[in-house]
Formats: sequence, C-alpha cells, structure tokens
Amino acid sequence: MIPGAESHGVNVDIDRQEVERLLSVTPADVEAADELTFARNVFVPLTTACRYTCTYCTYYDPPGQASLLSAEEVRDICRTGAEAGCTEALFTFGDDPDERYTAIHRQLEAWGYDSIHEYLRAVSEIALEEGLLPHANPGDQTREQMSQVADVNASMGVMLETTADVRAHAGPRSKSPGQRLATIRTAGELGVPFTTGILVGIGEDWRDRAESLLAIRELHERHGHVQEVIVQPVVENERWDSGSPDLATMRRATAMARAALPPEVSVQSPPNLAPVPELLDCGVDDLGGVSPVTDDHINPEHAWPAVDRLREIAAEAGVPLSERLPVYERYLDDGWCSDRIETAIETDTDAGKRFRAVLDDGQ
Ligand SMILES: O=c1nc2n(C[C@H](O)[C@H](O)[C@H](O)CO)c3cc(O)ccc3cc-2c(=O)[nH]1
Ligand SMILES: C[C@H]1O[C@@H](n2cnc3c(N)ncnc32)[C@H](O)[C@@H]1O
Ligand code: MET
Ligand code: SF4
Repeated sequence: MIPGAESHGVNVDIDRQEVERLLSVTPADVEAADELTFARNVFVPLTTACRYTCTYCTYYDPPGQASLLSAEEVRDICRTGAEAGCTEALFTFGDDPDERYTAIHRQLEAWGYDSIHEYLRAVSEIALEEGLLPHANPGDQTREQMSQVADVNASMGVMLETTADVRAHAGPRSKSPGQRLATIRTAGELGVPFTTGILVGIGEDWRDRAESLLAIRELHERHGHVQEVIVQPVVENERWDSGSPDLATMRRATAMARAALPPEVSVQSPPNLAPVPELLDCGVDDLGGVSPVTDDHINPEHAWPAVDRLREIAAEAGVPLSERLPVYERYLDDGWCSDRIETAIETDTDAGKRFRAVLDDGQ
C-alpha cells in the first residue's frame, strides 16, 4: 500500500507482473526518440515560504525570512521573458506557504488576497497580459485550490517524487505520496494537462521507481491528462550531501520510464541537471523548460544551457529539435484548454503570433 493513499482516498492498483517486467528493463530494450522538444520559459519564484522541509531542497526559507514577489516584480519578470521570446511563465514555489507563515498570510491580506491561490490567479492573469502562458507547480493542491486557477493556466504540474516513504520527506511536516497522487488525480478530474515526474536518488529503490511510474501510468490511463514525466536526478547542494545518482542509474531509470508509459506521454530530461546526451538512447523526447533570462531557482548552481547548446545536442544525436508550448498540442486540438488560454493563442497580438509560430515549429 502506498503511504497516505488511503487517507487521501486514492486507490491505485499496482500490477505486480508489471513491476517485475519494469525491473528487468535495460536501456537496450527501449528505442531512442526520433525528435526532441523544449519550451522557452521564465521561472517566477512567487514565494520561498513552504510548509514542508524536504531535506534535498535549498529553495525553502525558514519562517521569518521567506519572501513573496509583488505583482510588479512578477510583471517585470514576465515582460523580460516575453521580450526574450519565451512562451511560458513557470510559477514554481513553496507548498501551501500561507498555512504556516503568518508573515506571508499578512502580506497577502495587505495586498487584498485571501490565499496564495487567489494571488496565483492574479499573477497568472498578469503573465497572460504580458504575453506568456502560465504553467503553475505550487506543489500539492486540493480540488478547491486547483479549480481556482485551472482556467488561467495552460498546464500545471507537481512532481510525484516517489511513492516510497523516504527519510528525505520525514519529519513533522512532510510530503505524503498519497497526497501527491491525489493532486495528480484531481488534475485529471478537472481536465488539466499535467506534468509530473520522479526524483531519483532520494532513498527510493528500483521497486519504488517502478511502482511510482506505474502509479502515474494508472492515473493517466483513467484521465489522459499526463503530458510528460520528468526523470530528475537529485543534485547536491548545501542541504543535501547524500550524492546524486550515477549515469548507469539515470540511464536505467529513464529507460524504465519509457517502458512504463504509453507513447503519447513524453519522457523529459532536464538538461541543466542530467547528462542528456548520454540519456537520449534511453527514450528521452523532451528537454523541458529552459530559460534564456532567469535562473533555475530550485537548483541555482545549475545554469540552463543556451538553446544553441540544445541544438548541438540534437544535431549530434541526428534528431530534429523543435520548440513547443507549455501545453502539448494534442490538448489544444482536443479542446482541453479554457477559452481564456485558447484566445491568448489565437489572438492577433505579438504574443498570439509568437505562440502560433511555436505551434508551426512543431509541425
Ligand atoms: O527548471 C525546472 N523546471 C521544472 N519544471 C518545469 C518544466 O521544465 C517545464 O516548465 C514544463 O515542461 C512545461 O513546459 C517542472 C514542472 C512541473 O510541472 C513539475 C516539476 C518541475 C520541475 C522543474 C525543475 O526542477 N526545474
Ligand atoms: C520542483 C521540483 O524540484 C525538485 N527538487 C527539489 N530539490 C531538488 C534537488 N536538490 N535536486 C533536484 N531536484 C530537486 C523536486 O522534485 C520538486 O518537486
Ligand atoms: N513546493 C513544490 C513541490 O515541491 C514546488 C516547488 S519545489 C521547489 O512540489
Ligand atoms: S521541494 Fe518543494 S515542498 Fe519540498 S521543501 Fe522544497 S519547496 Fe518545499
């Protein structure tokens, strides 16, 4: 039984035979993708306050020090991004920050917002005004929270991390695999195109990796909403000195993801954290969001490569590289996005033209 699954009311049936099949998968068993995609984004670290204290994470700040970007700051970042040709505003920040930090709650109140989700809605609107498509990853969300922002986001996401009960998530406030699965399921129920993934090297074993991927597959089979699964290595930083997975581990984990997931679900490898050229034959077909203008605030010591470097990587592998939007095209074609997002893409503005040029690039 997956920890927390019962208390969050999620029921995923992991097929034991499938676990055994995945445990025997090697990179030689999967095919290299015949094309690679990426998105151009700006990273907007809305707040560094977080209810959790994952031991691998340097992003969160203790209460008292945490900060909140103002609407003007968000607008500046988005404007710079749009001018640099980006299409995506990536809102990734601490989990339920207003729950534990009174200072954040008070600041939101002073600006006229009841909750971080009300504020997320407002800043998503700012991103749209500035010509970017929002993709928010606020961590775990309830159905009420997600409903509050779904129509102003092109897609959303949360990393499952792992279905295992690992020490990295231990402590009085910790991520619960069941709650992560409930968030992914809620996205499916609300029809939100979704990004998730596994974090490799946080104390999970091979069986846990297989189970995590199968849990994602099952939720996708029910709802069809998972656009991509990130296979992310944990990287060392001042809080995490327990190492990073080696190349052989990343190759096998990436191949396992490819073998576990149906072909329409992309396998994403982050080019600032993983040795992408050595993973391409393991089934990677997407390089995620890279930013020409902002840092990866979660892993600030790992700069994103320039788009030219991605072109080199693709050329060396002999596959075409194309830019995509934060929402995969099949969801647009099948009417998953709100009128708001569709209008942003179809309108006759500079932003609309930029979005449509990216869609044409993917043809
Ligand atoms: O640059 C990063 N982008 C991360 N992204 C963004 C991702 O690279 C792109 O923004 C998506 O591919 C959407 O286009 C995430 C998105 C999610 O929904 C969930 C988790 C992540 C994690 C990261 C991350 O650690 N670093
Ligand atoms: C947004 C995502 O960032 C990831 N994340 C947090 N800390 C690290 C780290 N040290 N290395 C790699 N990924 C990390 C988690 O998977 C989280 O869900
Ligand atoms: N706090 C959220 C999570 O872990 C998103 C960003 S992590 C720096 O899912
Ligand atoms: S990984 Fe996300 S949930 Fe965990 S401590 Fe960092 S910001 Fe919080």
